[in-house]
Amino acid sequence: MWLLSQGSRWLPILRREFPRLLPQETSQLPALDVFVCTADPFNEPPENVASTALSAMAYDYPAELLSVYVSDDGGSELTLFALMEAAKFARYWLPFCRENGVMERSPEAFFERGNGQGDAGEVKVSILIQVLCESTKDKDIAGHPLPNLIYMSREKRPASPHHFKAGALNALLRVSEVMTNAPVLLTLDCDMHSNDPHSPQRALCYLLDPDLAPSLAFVQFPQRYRRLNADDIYGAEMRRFFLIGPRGFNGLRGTDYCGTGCFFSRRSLYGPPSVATASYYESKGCRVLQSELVLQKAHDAASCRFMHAQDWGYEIGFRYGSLVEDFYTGYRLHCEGWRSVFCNPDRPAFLGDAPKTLYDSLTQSQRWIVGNYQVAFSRYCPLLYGTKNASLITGLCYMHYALWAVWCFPITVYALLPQLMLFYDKPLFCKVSDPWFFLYVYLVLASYGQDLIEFMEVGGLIWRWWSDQRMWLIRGFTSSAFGTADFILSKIGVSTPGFNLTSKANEEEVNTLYDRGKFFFGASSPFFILMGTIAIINLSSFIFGIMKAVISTSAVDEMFLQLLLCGFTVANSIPVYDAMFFRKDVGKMLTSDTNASILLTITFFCVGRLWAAVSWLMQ
Ligand SMILES: O=c1ccn([C@@H]2O[C@H](COP(=O)(O)OP(=O)(O)O[C@H]3O[C@H](CO)[C@@H](O)[C@H](O)[C@H]3O)[C@@H](O)[C@H]2O)c(=O)[nH]1
Ligand SMILES: [Mn+2]
Repeated sequence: MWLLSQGSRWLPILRREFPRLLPQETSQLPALDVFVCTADPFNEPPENVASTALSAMAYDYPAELLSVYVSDDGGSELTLFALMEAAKFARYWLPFCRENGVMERSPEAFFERGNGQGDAGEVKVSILIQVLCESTKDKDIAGHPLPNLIYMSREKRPASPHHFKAGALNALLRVSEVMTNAPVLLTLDCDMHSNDPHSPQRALCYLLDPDLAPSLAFVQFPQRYRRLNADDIYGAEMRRFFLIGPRGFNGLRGTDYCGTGCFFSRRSLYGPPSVATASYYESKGCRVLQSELVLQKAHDAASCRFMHAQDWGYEIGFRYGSLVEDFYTGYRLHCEGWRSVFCNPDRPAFLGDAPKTLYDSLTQSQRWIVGNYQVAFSRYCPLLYGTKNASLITGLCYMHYALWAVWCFPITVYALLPQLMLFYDKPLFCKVSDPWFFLYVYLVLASYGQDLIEFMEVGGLIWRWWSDQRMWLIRGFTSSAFGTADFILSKIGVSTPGFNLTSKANEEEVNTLYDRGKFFFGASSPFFILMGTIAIINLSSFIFGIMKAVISTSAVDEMFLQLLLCGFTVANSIPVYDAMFFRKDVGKMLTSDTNASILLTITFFCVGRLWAAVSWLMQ
């Protein structure tokens, strides 16, 4: 893993763009199709989906070149209704943003900041509305044309796999091809609203650059989150994945695709750069959205029949076969010879919601882990296929991500074995008086030090780093371990991994506890039982070790490293003890889980003693 991780340190690159140098005439700008995906009105509140769509409609980009498509995999009337309301609201919202120079163009984010009271004038918070806007017909209250807004709910049948988000994106690709066929696309998750109306221009600085354009597939902005609590207790910022990694990739074939906040050149999804036509960025597109023929064709394009026609998902479009369709698609594009660019302006271009409960955070990472393994163990394994087709170092970088979860093995062993051995009086590491001791000290300080420095270098805060490393450990023995097991089970045909949506619902109790920086357990889960067990084992061994150290100094010499490891885990587990024994709120650990952890701990501590007793009796 250490070797694989070196790839992203080879040639880190940061770029700056100068949007003012872009051509100013509308005729020289390409059309832009924005894809917003949603799948479930309960986990993804329709008003937030509508807000995201509005934030994209409000881009400072010529309305006649801009279309926003919303794919609703839930086929929900609520979502459709919210979008119909959004379409009406857009008539007021877009001119309001333009005239007042509003930068936060998601109504939800704007009003959340308490902006609504003063100068909003006749703008109403409650969304009004009707189906979809059309730029040639619909005008806002100031007389400017509105961008197109198109709602789509693709056909899904039980007998035909729908391939989750990748399937939705491919349906959007086909439908938009029939309707507007813009050469530039933007993919957005329903909770990732635009936070800067000029992002398209920034992306175009790369996409229109004559040197880069022929082989440039996408421009990725980092995933950033709003409403994180002060310490970011669930390590949601993921600076390693969204900032440090992409910076390293940027000097190679280009950054990996993160699923949202990414501008694509449409042609990159239809084959390698060698077969793509050059003059692609001409502003074109059929604007007869409502014509009978166009609607009929679009309808066909959203049907299951088309889903499997041609090579959709295998050779063209967003690729099927991994739960992290983003990672996989970006990787396959790089193997085809496409490049990409990481664009990280000071003002976040997009802001999204991060999981607010521990369970959500862990199940999300478990899905990613299964998806990563699906790439690692496919016929496109980055170590073989990637090193050959993209480049040696790019292949290593992708392999590093694809195998991320193998950390579960050392982390689980280090969380339990030295502690149990301390309890059983078995030294595992060298003595303090041994010169090799310094090697251990060096390794610990160097690896943790490097991690800290890298985290702070990209603007991280020290307490958030502490949360980040804690979550790395927690994920190690929970989601990584379960994800690994999940993947193995799916390989032997016992289970089929699915796409568990991350909840974006705003529940008051969850939010209050999150804002107070308290871990939310709340429900029963094997994740929590394991966490509890490890926390108690470490605490018991730590106390036991300290008592022994008080009695004899030679114990300190022998057991120092094991004691240190226990102390470190105990320091990391403070919120777990709090949730098990002290908290009274709804987010505390369930008593049944706490009891199960205590029982497991006792079992762990007894097994060795029993074993010793049995073997003594046998003799
Ligand atoms: O069958 C599905 C499942 C999901 N989605 C959409 O996919 C997006 C991402 O789903 P979410 O539950 O938010 O997953 P996250 O783990 O938060 O998403 C991250 O990881 C995904 C891959 O697992 C990427 O697709 C996302 O872009 C990336 O933000 C959402 O807009 C969903 O509505 C669909 O459209 N159809
Ligand atoms: Mn999400």
